[in-house]
Amino acid sequence: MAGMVEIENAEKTYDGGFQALKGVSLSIEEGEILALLGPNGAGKTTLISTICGITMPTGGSIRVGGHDVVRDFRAARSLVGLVPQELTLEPFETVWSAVRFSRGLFGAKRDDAYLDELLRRLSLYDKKHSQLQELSGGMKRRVLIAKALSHDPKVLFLDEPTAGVDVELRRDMWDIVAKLKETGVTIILTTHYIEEAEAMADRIGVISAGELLLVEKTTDLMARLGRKELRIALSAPIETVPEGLSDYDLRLEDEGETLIYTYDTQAERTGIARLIGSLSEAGLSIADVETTQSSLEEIFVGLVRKEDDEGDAA
Ligand SMILES: Nc1ncnc2c1ncn2[C@@H]1O[C@H](COP(=O)(O)OP(=O)(O)OP(=O)(O)O)[C@@H](O)[C@H]1O
Repeated sequence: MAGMVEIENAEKTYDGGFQALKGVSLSIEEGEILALLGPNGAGKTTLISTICGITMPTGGSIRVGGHDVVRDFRAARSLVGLVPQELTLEPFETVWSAVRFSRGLFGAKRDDAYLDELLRRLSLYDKKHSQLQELSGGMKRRVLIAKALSHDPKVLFLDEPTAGVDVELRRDMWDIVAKLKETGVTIILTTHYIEEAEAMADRIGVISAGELLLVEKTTDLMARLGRKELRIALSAPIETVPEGLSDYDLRLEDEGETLIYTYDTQAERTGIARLIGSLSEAGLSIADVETTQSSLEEIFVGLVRKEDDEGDAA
């Protein structure tokens, strides 16, 4: 089955000759939440702008709900809503007129019941007749979401929804996104925060220098992140892992001088205390221990750095 958003080999070279997207392919399922994670200038905004039809791709193809974003622009555009990075609101406008105006821009038929329900869902109903300048920062962000959803799109794009907001507001935004998912909306968000991607997304795509480096289920990535290694330097080298230690996930390195124990940081017990006991029962003595973690942060930084190095070498 084709995904709600199908991106095949999308490229974007800006007028000045800068290539911001270098052949990105990605399929996003209906009802899925995908987070695009990447450093500044990676191409996240460019990618979502091309899907929304704001920027023209210069190569490849992008379809939303089966409609090509270039050839079938109107149909594709009517299926998407975009919450931009910047707070762009008219201070004297009311919440109600802002959302009604946005719906009108899409040529959608007036439907006050839908808009009322939307405001309720976003906890803005009480503020329906307030001017936008009277709202708190968090409420203004919700108004942007309400505007983006005013024409009942199937796909919602959130470009850095929590950039520069405090922790409480960030969590509030995460709750809103979770609620929207329940209504079946497909959500694509960009973020710099790994924690945010983890909290909200079903899948995470890492983008760097215009390339999609990986797309993986959040749970799989987090499982990888949860793995930690305990490096045990032995007082004397051994040739093989002793029989009595076969229950543990152990491997030998450094010509038998280091035993490496891999464990899950998210498990209830790491097994380290028991392992130390078993090592001494097996007659091994420990010279030193050290732990290392392959965090998503490291995976991410490592991936991005590798790209940079390759870029420099090219
Ligand atoms: N209109 C434009 N003309 C030329 N280059 C552009 C244009 N818009 C973006 N770029 C360049 O394309 C690259 C990708 O930019 P983009 O805004 O997509 O990155 P991003 O991943 O969204 O970054 P950030 O996290 O900082 O928002 C950057 O190097 C940027 O300078």
